[in-house]
Amino acid sequence: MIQRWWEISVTCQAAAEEVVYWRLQCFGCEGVATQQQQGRILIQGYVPQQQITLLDIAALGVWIEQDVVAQGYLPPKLQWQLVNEQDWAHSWQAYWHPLPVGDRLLICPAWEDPAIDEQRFLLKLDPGMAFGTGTHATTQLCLEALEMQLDDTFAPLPPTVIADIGCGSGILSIAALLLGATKVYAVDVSDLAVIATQRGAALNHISPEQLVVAQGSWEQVPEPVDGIVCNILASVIMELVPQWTPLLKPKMWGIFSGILLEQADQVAAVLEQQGWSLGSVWRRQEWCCLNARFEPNAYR
Ligand SMILES: C[S@@+](CC[C@H](N)C(=O)[O-])C[C@H]1O[C@@H](n2cnc3c(N)ncnc32)[C@H](O)[C@@H]1O
Repeated sequence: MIQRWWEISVTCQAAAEEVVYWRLQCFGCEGVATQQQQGRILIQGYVPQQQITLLDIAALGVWIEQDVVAQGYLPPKLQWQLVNEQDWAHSWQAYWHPLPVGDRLLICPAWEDPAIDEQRFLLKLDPGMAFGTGTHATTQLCLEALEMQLDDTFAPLPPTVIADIGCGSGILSIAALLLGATKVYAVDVSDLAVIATQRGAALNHISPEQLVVAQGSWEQVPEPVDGIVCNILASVIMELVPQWTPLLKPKMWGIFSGILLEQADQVAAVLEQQGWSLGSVWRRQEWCCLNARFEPNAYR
């Protein structure tokens, strides 16, 4: 049977991306993705047809407008239509091509065969509806930060176990393993992300022992880790960080992304309260990524 989805499209100012994105995710949208459009952005999310009614979409429109206007941005434009899964899950693929990120990675659609580049690890992906093709600034910042954390130029890497919270397509988990991590726990609340990450592991010849994928959040990570990467939204990061005690080891590193520039101070304050020392803040477009180390006794 063909599955049909509501495609909900919101056009708004770039600065309103986080509020709209958050509202779409709370509403239950899958595959939320953003495109630049002549000075504004188009954010699209998808919900199975049977899960919601037109009245729900109308209510969503009111919430989004209230959220956006309350932050001082121009009112957004909301549109919706029913689409077949096949049509939208693959329509964007024509515009996605191999993309070098940082110094050591080449992100590549599963269906393309790029020329071999000996300097870069080839990371093949077929994300379907899950977030994470490597084209978004927040993902790129994490990939570059992973490259820094897993750099073995001057000394061999010690065994490194990582947690990828909000793995989406699995892009960060797979990159971490290609760059030398020993094991990654990848978790995401979305079942589509879990499927996409498992598909990504197979495409890159990564075993289920190296990349352990589970649906849910940080609670699914069964042991303390040496590094954590979390590209979700600032509001979610600030909620999750204080809960992570079972995952922490002194001196472990953390990469926090999905944060708008103006939210960096707020997230940094929460991290510091929880024993993290902020190392560097990397910026791209309106986004930033915080690199931190867990040093619970540094200020006490
Ligand atoms: C912006 S995407 C990041 C995907 C990928 N890691 C990347 O960097 O491209 C955020 C992901 O976090 C997931 N997510 C949202 N809230 C979460 C939570 N509390 N715990 C785990 N995953 C969550 C979403 O389903 C989504 O797949």
